[in-house]
Amino acid sequence: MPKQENGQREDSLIHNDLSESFEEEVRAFLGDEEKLHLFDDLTKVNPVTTRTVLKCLQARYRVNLFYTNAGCSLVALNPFQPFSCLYSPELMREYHVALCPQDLKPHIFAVAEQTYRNVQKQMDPVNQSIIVSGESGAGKTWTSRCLMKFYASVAASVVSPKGSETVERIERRVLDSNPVMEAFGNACTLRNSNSSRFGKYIQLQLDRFHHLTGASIQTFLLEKTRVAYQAPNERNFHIFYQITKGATAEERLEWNLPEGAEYRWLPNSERNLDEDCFEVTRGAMFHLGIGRATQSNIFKVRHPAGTAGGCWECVPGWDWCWDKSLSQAELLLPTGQPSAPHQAAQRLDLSQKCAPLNFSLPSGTAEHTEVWGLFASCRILAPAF
Ligand SMILES: Nc1ncnc2c1ncn2[C@@H]1O[C@H](COP(=O)(O)OP(=O)(O)OP(=O)(O)O)[C@@H](O)[C@H]1O
Repeated sequence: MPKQENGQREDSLIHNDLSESFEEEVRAFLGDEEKLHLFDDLTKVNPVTTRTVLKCLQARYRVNLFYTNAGCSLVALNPFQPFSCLYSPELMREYHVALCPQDLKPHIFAVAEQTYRNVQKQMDPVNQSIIVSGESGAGKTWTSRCLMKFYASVAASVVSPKGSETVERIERRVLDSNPVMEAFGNACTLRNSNSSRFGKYIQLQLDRFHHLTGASIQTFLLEKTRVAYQAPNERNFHIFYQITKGATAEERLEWNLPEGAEYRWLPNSERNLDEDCFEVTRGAMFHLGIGRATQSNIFKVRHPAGTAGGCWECVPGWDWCWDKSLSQAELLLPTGQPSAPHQAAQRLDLSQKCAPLNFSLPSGTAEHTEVWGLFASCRILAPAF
């Protein structure tokens, strides 16, 4: 027994010695403050501790170095201010033509170019993925936009069999998907005035000459409840504010959208954001092939009086809300689906202002899920809180 005690004491003495010498190493590393920003790869930081890594990133941030490698990953810090020279077409080109882009300063373009080369150098068609992750406001949307701009530029066809106009249009469309998705899926939150309230998987397609031929975007987990409920000092989805602020007099008449009306479900609309620009969304939709007439139909369904207007009411005990003004009742009900849930939906006699809700679907049942899906897909009804 006494032997064991001695052994333990020795262990703890060794441990203390080690931690002291480790602390000493950390202090020595951090002591050389002038050099911390030179660590452009975090794998070179020694000793590796949360403190030493963060101190290096902080030192780099101070001298406007926002990208740092961490082995084959890239750490991007949000500068929270525009640095146009950091994303200029000239810089894109520099990374694109570099013999070894990884030898240049760490940058999102280096990652983008390396990934592009990985595709190019394979004989068989090969897929590459870039995962952009981080907390809200970290700069994921910004980074995805940079990547798309990079590929739209470097993977642009020089000569197209169909004529360069077509190719240009494809690139334009790829880039224009951003403002449209952001208008419908982003909102101002406490952490980020342009926060994506959904996840997305963007697939860029290249032909065998490695030229951009198209893109597909899958979205998932849209925060639909935001239509009906916004935390204090947050806002609803941008599109609603864009419509209420940007509709023309003619459209206001057509969409039943009085000038200066206030909507309970569009809080903080006095705050004007860059993202409130309706014209940008419309222009982008136009480039994506959504004509004026279709656009008008979309906005008609989505404007606040038709969807999330001030007159909506949550009904305690029920799974949905309904619009007490009911002026847009015809838009609420999808037609031509003879399924049982649809008939149930029809029985919500919205046009007579009685909204009987005289059927009850226990939550968790397939029927409940289907009715709810039907409503949710119309973006009309929202869960009661
Ligand atoms: N590299 C950058 N240069 C300049 N500004 C940036 C950069 N990255 C991010 N920002 C600024 O930070 C804001 C938030 O970034 P972004 O919307 O990309 O965050 P996010 O990670 O997508 O957040 P969320 O998860 O909430 O959608 C941007 O609107 C932009 O103003």
